[in-house]
Amino acid sequence: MVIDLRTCTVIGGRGFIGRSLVQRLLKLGDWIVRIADSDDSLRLDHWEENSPLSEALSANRASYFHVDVRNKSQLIKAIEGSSVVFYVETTTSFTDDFYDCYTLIVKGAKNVINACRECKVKQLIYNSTADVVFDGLHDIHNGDESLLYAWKFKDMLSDLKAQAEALVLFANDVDGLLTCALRPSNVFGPGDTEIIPFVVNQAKSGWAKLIIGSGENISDFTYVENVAHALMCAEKALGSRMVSVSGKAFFITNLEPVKFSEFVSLILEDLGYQRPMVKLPARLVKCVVSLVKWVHTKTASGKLNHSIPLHNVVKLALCTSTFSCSAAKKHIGYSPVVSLENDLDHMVAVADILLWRDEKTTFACFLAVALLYHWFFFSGRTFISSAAKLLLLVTGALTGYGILPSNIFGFSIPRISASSFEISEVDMTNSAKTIVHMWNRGAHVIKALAQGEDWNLFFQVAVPLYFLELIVSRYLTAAIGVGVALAFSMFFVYQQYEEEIDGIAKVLMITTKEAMGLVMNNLPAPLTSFLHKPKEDE
Ligand SMILES: NC(=O)c1ccc[n+]([C@@H]2O[C@H](COP(=O)([O-])OP(=O)(O)OC[C@H]3O[C@@H](n4cnc5c(N)ncnc54)[C@H](O)[C@@H]3O)[C@@H](O)[C@H]2O)c1
Repeated sequence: MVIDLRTCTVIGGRGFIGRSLVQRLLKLGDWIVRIADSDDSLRLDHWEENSPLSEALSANRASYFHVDVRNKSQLIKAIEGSSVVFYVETTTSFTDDFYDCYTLIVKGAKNVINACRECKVKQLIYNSTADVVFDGLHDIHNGDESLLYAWKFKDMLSDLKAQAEALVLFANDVDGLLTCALRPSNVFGPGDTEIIPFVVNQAKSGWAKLIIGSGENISDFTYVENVAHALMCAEKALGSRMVSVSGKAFFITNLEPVKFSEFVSLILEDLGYQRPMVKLPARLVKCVVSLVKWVHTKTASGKLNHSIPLHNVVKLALCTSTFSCSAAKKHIGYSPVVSLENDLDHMVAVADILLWRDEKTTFACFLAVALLYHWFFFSGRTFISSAAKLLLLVTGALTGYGILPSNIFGFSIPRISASSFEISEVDMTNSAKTIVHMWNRGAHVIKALAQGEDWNLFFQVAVPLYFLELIVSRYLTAAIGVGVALAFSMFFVYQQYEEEIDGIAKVLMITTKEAMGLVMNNLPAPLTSFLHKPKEDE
């Protein structure tokens, strides 16, 4: 069957959201994708080497265009021949200079609209932001599309984004171009340039131990793949010329508002840092932020690049901003493909078990793991016969459980639903992605090793492999036993004595480095010169 491929252009296609959209479009298989971005040429990251993008590039289903949105003729070259344009423009590379930002955001949007008209593009979908209705002061509870743009903005970027969004929506249905805008709220996920890096930096500097304000304010977060999915839903809906979509904007979230402090805590725990505990008064933080901004405007050259604007920190930490996605659900058929709750619930449950917060579940898990350990390693059977016996036992138990009446002597027997044994498609895709990612990293390391020039890498790989082989061949049973015990105590102990353990680790690192230096300095001369042999092309 011949598939009729359509052509689209993703402006900002190498950014955080743009990349996710490009991957999704290519996976779908019925698009020729033009990636337009500001870099001179396309440089694939190593994890993209065997991705749908690299395959599509070699099959001419994807191509790259260097564009600056301030330059219309470059835009026309990239857009020409496309029926759909996704405009996912920049948040980075901003200066504090109003004129720079204005030309990039507002003039950029005008150029994109004009280029689309000249190239007879059918649909323009703009990735806006939920911040266009937020004035930086007042909470928004379950806000919907009836909200007007904020009449006064706390920050310049949201102000300019609102202007750009209005231009795109105003351009609807002129010269055959249909437009719409999506307003995702607080996008996060792999490759995130704002939220996760901000939290990580705070954690590294120790600031993340503080909760700003009461910690009770709620925000909506949106997983990046859900934004990409929503953009594609909008394209589909716009394609069927639905009056309720063209010229409209839609809020996009994960549909699961959470307390910002909880969201941060979960990321921190996942990274092995302590949950925030100390509360800072909101007023104090607002004063400090205003002071920092004032000092910055008075002293900085205007070229400072924020990884996350200060107003965003205040908004996330102090204000409630939640949005209703009813319109997006109804008119563009959006519903999240990745659920925050599933991921976060899973993360919380695991953290609670490992940190002995949920003692009953932790003890049950520990007992189950210990029994499995005994079953496989101390029963005297082979591994395969242990696994077969265990399967038989589980099948028997489930069958027995299935034929039990729903009520025995007044005690109701809970039923396990069949879905408890199913693996969701998303989990499956994520696991496959992780395996592919690990495999590609391994292949990358092997490639580097095969070139035989990086001795550092050689020792980094060879020494752990040697010890692994030693452990597996002689002490496997003991190593797994220690592993099980450590899994249920290490995180708990670390949480209690974080600073002391960090201190010891630092001392150990320094000592190891010094010892390595000493060994290297005392190596026989021929070996030293061999290890430091310059590369041929140097
Ligand atoms: N990241 C979030 O949390 C978030 C949340 C809501 C809305 N948004 C909106 O989504 C959009 C994209 O966000 P992102 O996080 O993917 O941004 P990003 O900065 O990761 O990506 C933007 C891309 O645009 C490119 N670019 C920069 N200057 C350009 C120019 N002059 N011409 C052409 N391309 C240029 C960059 O190289 C980059 O690849 C932004 O407009 C932002 O307001 C982001």
